[in-house]
Amino acid sequence: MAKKITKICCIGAGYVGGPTMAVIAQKCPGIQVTVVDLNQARIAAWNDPDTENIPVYEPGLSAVVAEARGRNLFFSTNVDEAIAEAEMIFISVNTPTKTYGTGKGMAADLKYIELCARQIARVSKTDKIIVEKSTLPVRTAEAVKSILQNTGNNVQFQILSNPEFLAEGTAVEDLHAPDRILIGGDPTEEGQEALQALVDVYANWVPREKILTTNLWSSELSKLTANAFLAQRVSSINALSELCEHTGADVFEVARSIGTDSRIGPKFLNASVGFGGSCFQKDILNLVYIARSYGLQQVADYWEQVIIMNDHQKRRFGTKIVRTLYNTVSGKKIAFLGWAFKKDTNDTRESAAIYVADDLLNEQANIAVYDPKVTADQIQGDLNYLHSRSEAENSALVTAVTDPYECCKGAHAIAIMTEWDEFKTYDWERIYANMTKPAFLFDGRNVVDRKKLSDIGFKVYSIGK
Ligand SMILES: NC(=O)c1ccc[n+]([C@@H]2O[C@H](COP(=O)([O-])OP(=O)(O)OC[C@H]3O[C@@H](n4cnc5c(N)ncnc54)[C@H](O)[C@@H]3O)[C@@H](O)[C@H]2O)c1
Ligand SMILES: O=c1ccn([C@@H]2O[C@H](COP(=O)(O)OP(=O)(O)O[C@H]3O[C@H](CO)[C@@H](O)[C@H](O)[C@H]3O)[C@@H](O)[C@H]2O)c(=O)[nH]1
Repeated sequence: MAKKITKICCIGAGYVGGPTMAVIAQKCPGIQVTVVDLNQARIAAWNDPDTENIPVYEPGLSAVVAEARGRNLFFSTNVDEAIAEAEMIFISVNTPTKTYGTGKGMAADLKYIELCARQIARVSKTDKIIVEKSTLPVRTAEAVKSILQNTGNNVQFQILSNPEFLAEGTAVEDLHAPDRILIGGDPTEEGQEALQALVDVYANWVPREKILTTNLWSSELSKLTANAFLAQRVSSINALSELCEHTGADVFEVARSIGTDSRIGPKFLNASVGFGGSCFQKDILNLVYIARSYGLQQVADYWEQVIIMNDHQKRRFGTKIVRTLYNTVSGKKIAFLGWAFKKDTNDTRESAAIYVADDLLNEQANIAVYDPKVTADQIQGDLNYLHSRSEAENSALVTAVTDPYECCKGAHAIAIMTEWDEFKTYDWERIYANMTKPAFLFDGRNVVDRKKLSDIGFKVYSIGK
């Protein structure tokens, strides 16, 4: 019989830990869920009396938090206490690409995972089920197990892999009705009991047939594989978008034509300025690194091409802007509409906007940015992180503006970097009237009505047309 879980702790209150645990708490009122983090400001924001101020913007999330917080959902910085009390501990800390040492720029940095494992080992006095929620290289559970099992304090640990497949911007929807839940565990009796305990948690709202169980290594590798396949689709359509621009084919029509083939399917075929987000690039680089570490050169090269194509797509967008603006953007105002890596999120990690802006700043452009959910500090921080120029130069050249019409006023060109719905409803005649002429518009997301804007007078460039 699987143990009935009554207390869960989640280490990491980020884009995954916060929403995932909020939904578990919402759907399982009998389970006490405590989300802990070292970052005091983040925890304070999760505890903000006004749930509109929680640190992760996701449609529908503040309502879920409002329903469960204080009832059976808690946010705390007391990591030790939450670990000690819990029967099941999710590890949902960040696993960024390594920036130092062996595997720099490719491998996943597992130092936060190891710190969690060591802290759990030190604090635990009762048996626990440890759930890997973070995205991890295949066979990480082995290392976690080794740390936990060598503490000598006689506590039994079972390790499960339960990767998260939510996409930002639709996190709550994805968590309420997931395509599947994946749980990997040990084949031993104890391992299978632990696995069943987690199945029982999800079964509170997820149909049983959607809960897949596998061994640990399949589960870990499936997460990297899913992201690699998804990103590959984006790079594939983006590669074709460039060919479309040279041949008179329209990438939208090509995508629709191939997407109606049920073997291909219609999703994830939107050509864009390039994929961003904290996951795709990091996870593919990690996959490439793992393949290389096993000596599988062709496998590694195959997947690396997805990243190479994406870098090309971002770069050629910036180059197109410079070329079109008579080969110079020096001193010219370029208005960026959107900075987030996709709509309906305030997350900017690896957003294409950052890299296109960086290229244009190298050409001495002045950039004004409007994004409905991203703060000025975040934009400056993203650019400063690249270390391409001094922070003073970044702040002199880039201004965040809270009104889109103000952002576009006097601009030589507009670059649409995120597909926010509101961009479709703007008074484009008014924007056109206040721009420098000829007024160029570079639509990196194919969101605006190209014909309508051309009729107004804009010189419109759309990806893949
Ligand atoms: N963002 C997504 O959409 C998404 C989706 C699926 C999977 N993932 C994976 O989930 C993991 C977390 O991603 P995220 O976007 O939530 O990251 P994040 O950076 O938003 O959140 C991670 C949090 O963990 C905290 N943390 C780190 N070490 C800690 C420690 N030792 N003790 C307590 N707190 C600690 C950090 O302070 C941070 O707040 C990553 O492995 C990521 O690849 C992310
Ligand atoms: O047709 C498409 C689809 C997506 N994108 C871009 O691809 C990036 C990633 O988008 P998406 O996958 O929707 O968002 P993420 O939040 O990054 O979610 C991905 O990464 C998560 C973290 O691992 C996984 O959990 C999700 O399943 C996986 O979709 C964004 O920049 C999108 O604009 C396109 O350019 N064209």
